[in-house]
Amino acid sequence: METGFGHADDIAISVRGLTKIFGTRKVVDGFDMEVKKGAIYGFLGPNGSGKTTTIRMMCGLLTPDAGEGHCLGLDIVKQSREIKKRVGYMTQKFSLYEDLTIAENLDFVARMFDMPNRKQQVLDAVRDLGLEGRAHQLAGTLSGGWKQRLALAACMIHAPDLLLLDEPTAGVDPKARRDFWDEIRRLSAKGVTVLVSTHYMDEAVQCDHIAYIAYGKKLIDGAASEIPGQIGLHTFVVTGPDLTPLEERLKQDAAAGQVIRFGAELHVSGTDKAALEALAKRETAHGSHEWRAKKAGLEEAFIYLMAGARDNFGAELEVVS
Ligand SMILES: Nc1ncnc2c1ncn2[C@@H]1O[C@H](COP(=O)(O)OP(=O)(O)OP(=O)(O)O)[C@@H](O)[C@H]1O
Repeated sequence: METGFGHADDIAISVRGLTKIFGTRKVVDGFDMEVKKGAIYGFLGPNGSGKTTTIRMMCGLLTPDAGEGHCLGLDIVKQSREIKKRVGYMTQKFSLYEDLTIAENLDFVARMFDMPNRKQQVLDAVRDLGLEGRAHQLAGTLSGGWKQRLALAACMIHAPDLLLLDEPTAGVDPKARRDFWDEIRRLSAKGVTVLVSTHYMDEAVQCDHIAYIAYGKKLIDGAASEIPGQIGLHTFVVTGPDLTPLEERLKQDAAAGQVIRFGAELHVSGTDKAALEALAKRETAHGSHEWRAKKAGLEEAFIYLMAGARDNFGAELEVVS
């Protein structure tokens, strides 16, 4: 039911015009967004484009210089303390204490949140992790994947409604990554809203919504399945013998736009549909490869966006006097 700006029952976050100025640089400029409860929202963009600053403002962790909004039904400026209690924050670095045990780490976080029934919550968390027998093992001796599971358990111990993840699976093996995302999807299904800041494709493809930010401005925002369409990206899949020389040649051809190798296929993508179709026709007539049009996917869109993205730590940001 729509009950006004920022208060609809199924909306976790609703912000308008968020702006942040550091020194003389406007690093976030007029950011609007609505995030549904239980959504997994990926934030993509070059280094320094303002993703972290934006996410922090959306959750009351940083006060905007302009703009307004609600997070979990609370005002992001006036009720930031209340919001903070309902947010879990997992950064890409393992932020627990390596020389404390698994149980001591969880207990430490539970104390920080001043949780009633702390001992039981820690026992439950250890059990949910499947680490009953290892509660007294030092966290520093865990493998990368287990450290990450522990970090997630720690930031969920106070049962937050909103989870912030900053490149959460950087440096962990593929199996641990899959397990991690299975767990995130379980949380999302229970109504936990998840905001993810990432540079990695395999993290981006786990998100059901994507926002692309450059130079402090939101350029693209929508359901993951709509992103290639929003960019206007068209793709041909090329198969056949000896793909490598063809790949090299196409990479020099402006009409080919973006050429990516996916195993035994080349995916040739661009925004100029006519140029791409003409190229496919030419190549099919003269070459020994099959060219087949395909709906561009998030993988192609991600690479397209990130390839066009230079670091934003430069002077292009609007300077305010
Ligand atoms: N506390 C601060 N004081 C001054 N400048 C800051 C501060 N925090 C961030 N910035 C600057 O604001 C800009 C946006 O930074 P932000 O961390 O939001 O970008 P990001 O997109 O999250 O980058 P990355 O992908 O590298 O994490 C950068 O130019 C950064 O140097």
